[in-house]
Parts: sequence; C-alpha cells; structure tokens
Amino acid sequence: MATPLTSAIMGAVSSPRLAIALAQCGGLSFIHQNNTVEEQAAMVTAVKRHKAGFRFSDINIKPSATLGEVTILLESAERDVAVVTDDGSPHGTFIGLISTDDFHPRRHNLDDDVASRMRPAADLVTAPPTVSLSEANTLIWDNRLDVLPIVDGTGALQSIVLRRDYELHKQFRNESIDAEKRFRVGAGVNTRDYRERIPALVEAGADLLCIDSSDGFSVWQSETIAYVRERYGDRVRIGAGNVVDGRGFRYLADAGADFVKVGIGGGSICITRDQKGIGRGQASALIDVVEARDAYARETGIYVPLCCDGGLITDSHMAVAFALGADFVMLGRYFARCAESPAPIVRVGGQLFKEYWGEGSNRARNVTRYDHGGGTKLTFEEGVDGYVPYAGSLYDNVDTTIVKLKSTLISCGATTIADFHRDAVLVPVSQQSFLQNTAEIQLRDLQSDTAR
Ligand SMILES: NC(=O)C1=CN([C@@H]2O[C@H](COP(=O)(O)OP(=O)(O)OC[C@H]3O[C@@H](n4cnc5c(N)ncnc54)[C@H](O)[C@@H]3O)[C@@H](O)[C@H]2O)C=CC1
Ligand SMILES: O=c1[nH]c(=O)c2[nH+]cn([C@@H]3O[C@H](COP(=O)(O)O)[C@@H](O)[C@H]3O)c2[nH]1
Ligand SMILES: [K+]
Repeated sequence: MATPLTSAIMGAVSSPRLAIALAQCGGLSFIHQNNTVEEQAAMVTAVKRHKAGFRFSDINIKPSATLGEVTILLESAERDVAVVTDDGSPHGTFIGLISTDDFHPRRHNLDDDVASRMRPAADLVTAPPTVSLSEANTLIWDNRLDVLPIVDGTGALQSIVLRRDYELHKQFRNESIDAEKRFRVGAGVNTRDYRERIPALVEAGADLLCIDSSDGFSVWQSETIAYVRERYGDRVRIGAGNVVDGRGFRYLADAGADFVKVGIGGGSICITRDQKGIGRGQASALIDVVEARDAYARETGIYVPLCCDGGLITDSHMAVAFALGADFVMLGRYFARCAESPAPIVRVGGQLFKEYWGEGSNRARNVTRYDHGGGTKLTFEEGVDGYVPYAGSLYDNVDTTIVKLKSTLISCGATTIADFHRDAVLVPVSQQSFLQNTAEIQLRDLQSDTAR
C-alpha cells in the first residue's frame, strides 16, 4: 500500500463506493460484515469488478419522484446530474437523465414529477458493458456528454462514466491494485460464521481479511486463524484483534495472525470503557504492543505489522500513532465524514452532517450481528449513533492528510515509516503546553472578512 490508511470495518464507513475511492488513493477498505455472507461477498465483488473510470451510479431517482426531491438529492451530493431508473436503484431499468439544466425552481413546479422534465433514454447516447474506457471517453467527447450510462441487453443500468472522472483518473498514481489491475479490498469477518463467510469472501476476491471484534485476546480468534491456515495455508492473509497489551499481541502472533489491530474503547463512537470498564488509552496500548511486536520480531524473525484503530481525530494524532510504532492506521469517523461514505447527508441548522454510528450501537445491531450463530442477544449498547460534520471529497481529505504526514516525517529526518519508528522522539506534554496551542488570541472571522 502506498497510503497507510484503512477504513473501519463499519456499516457507516466501508461500502464499495468508499472502498474504490480509498483504493484509488492507495489505501484499503475493509468491507463491513454486519450483513449476510451473500451481501458482504457481493460488496467485495462490486469493488473487484469495478473497471477504472466506470463508477456505480450512486445518484439515482425514480421517474415518479418530484423535481423538489431531485433538487435536494443533487444539492446534498454536490452533483449536477441524477440517473433516472424505474425503481430508483443503481441497477434498475435505465429511464433517462435529469440535471440542474433541465428545470428551474422559478420556471417549473417543484411538485411536478421527474418524468416531466428528464431527458428520456431514447434520446440519449448509452453504451453496452463491453465498451472499453477509451471508447467510452471517445463517446463522451464526440457527443459532448457529461454522463455516459452503461446499459446491458435487458435495459438495466450497469454503471456510468463521468466526463469529470477523465481528468481525475490521471491523478491516481498510487492506486492499490492487484496483478489483474483490479482494486484491492479487504473484508471483516467474525468468529462465528467464518466457515461460510471466509470461503465466500475469498471466492469474491477479497485481498485481505480481518477479524472484527472488540476483544481479540480470545480462543475464538485463534480458532478462526487456524481454520484459515488449515484451509488456505499462507494464500489467505488475515489480521486479528483488537488487543491493548503485549500479552494479547503475543497470543494472536503465536496463533498466526498476519497483522494485529490495537485499540479498545478509543473510537469516537465507542462507549465500551464506560459500559464495561474494558479498554485502555490508545497511546499506552500502542507503546505496550509495539514493545511486544519488536521483541517478537527479535525472537522469531517474524515482524507482525500493527494497525492503530480508533480515536484518531486529527492528522497529528495519526502522526503520533506512527511515531509510537503503528504500521498503518484504521479510521472510522474520518471516512464517515466523506462524501463517499454510505451514510446519508443531513442538514441541521444550515450545517451539513453525515450520520455515523458504532457497530455496537442498536442501529448496527438491528441488522444481524447479535442474532447469527444462535448467540445470545446482547442487551446493552457499546456504541453511539450520531452525526459528524460533512467533510466533502475523500480524495481531498486523504491528499491533505498525506501531505501533512510526509511533512511530519521530514521534520523528523525520516523518509520511511520504518525510519520514523526509529527516529521520532516523543516527549510528555503538560496541560500548559496544550493551552499554548491556542494561545490568547481572538481568531479573525474569515468569512465576514471576505464578505467585506
Ligand atoms: N474496538 C473497540 O473498542 C470496539 C469495537 N466494537 C465493534 O463492535 C462490533 C462488535 O464487537 P464485539 O461485540 O466484540 O463482537 P464479537 O462478535 O467479537 O463478540 C460478541 C460476543 O460473542 C462472543 N463470541 C464470539 N465468537 C463466539 C463463538 N464462536 N461462540 C460463542 N461465542 C462467541 C464473544 O465472546 C462476545 O461475548 C465489532 O464491529 C467491533 O469492532 C465494539 C466495541 C468496542
Ligand atoms: O466501543 C465501540 N463501540 C462501537 O459500537 C464501535 N464500532 C466501532 N468501534 C471501533 O471504533 C473504531 C473507529 O473509531 P474512530 O471513529 O475513532 O475512527 C472502529 O474501527 C472500531 O474498532 C466501536 N467501538
Ligand atoms: K471513546
């Protein structure tokens, strides 16, 4: 991976759309597993089948929806065009396109239906799924299109090619791709239905697996890893966790985990520490586990990479995680805020937010997690359901984060993460130093400044 960022194994975070965007930036998503085996495998397949330049149609509407509804949809997604399908789904029958150029709120009644103003399929240029990207781009430029719908023989929408992606695609020099040039994608698994889930995910083409649990120091995880080794040897790679101390690390390393994830209770949506009294400060946990990882490498010659998971809010928090010894980080809140995350955008008091909920919240549990495997239903929540400020495009956010992290490494005289582990110097900080960060200064209101 060119970019040491992964997206959290969460329903509000790791969807195919986000996975593709993050792979384009050189990172990796772990598709969440709060669903059936079939649903999760289909999401992995969607990422692996995604041809560069062809995207899922994510802004879709039914012909019977109103112009008012399409206006809200386009505004919140910051797009100009919506695709009209019979059922408003990404793979429904293709009916037409409707853009902000097709109607005006002062000229047209916003209660009229989309069908009354859309450009119908019969008048539009489309292409079959066999079209290559360069042929698609030729059609776009020859016909001056903004959108080229890819429609199969039955009339169902497969994907779309956007004119603006033509420029964007050239920027992706660090893409995470496999030998067949398909995007790389990870998948979360649990310690209950792994005998069904893992084969389905491997079949779908998942590049990396990770056991998704708050408590990795358990016999369930050791059994799950043993199953993978017996069935696949080293062909299938699987991480385990989460742990917060050296003993937990060693247990999973001995069990054969390919990486170990660190962090209990530090996540922005986590309430495990309050609810169960289980967890540990993220830095304390990392320091302990990093020491164990390095000792393990000296003893056995096996370096087990560490993922720092949860509680990383700012780019500087990520820098500290790497300085402490993390090999890569996992982010929930960070990616949930992005346009590409699966959660809806909501407007509260003129501000845009994205919904974000924990995997241990009631909202997540509603799906299947605590019902499968005949397990007992848990009766208390370990996560919250809330809002995070909308942050726009993942591409822009990741770009900025990476520029900052590189700048931090350079300040410490390091050009690789391994150098940074060795050379970064961490010092304790007093409360007084925190206060100095935002010393006594009244910040100028930039917005009213420009208005003037
Ligand atoms: N990193 C963190 O601090 C936290 C993360 N979470 C997230 O919430 C979700 C749920 O996590 P958990 O509740 O830890 O899920 P889990 O599936 O690991 O554990 C749920 C319960 O099932 C038991 N169990 C697991 N495998 C079993 C088996 N084969 N047979 C019988 N019992 C078994 C466990 O001991 C536990 O009591 C995950 O997505 C996790 O990442 C939740 C809380 C904290
Ligand atoms: O106590 C918890 N209750 C939950 O419901 C929950 N859901 C996720 N997670 C964990 O939080 C991580 C994401 O954390 P951030 O949003 O801070 O990046 C994730 O990667 C998980 O490790 C949970 N922890
Ligand atoms: K927390």
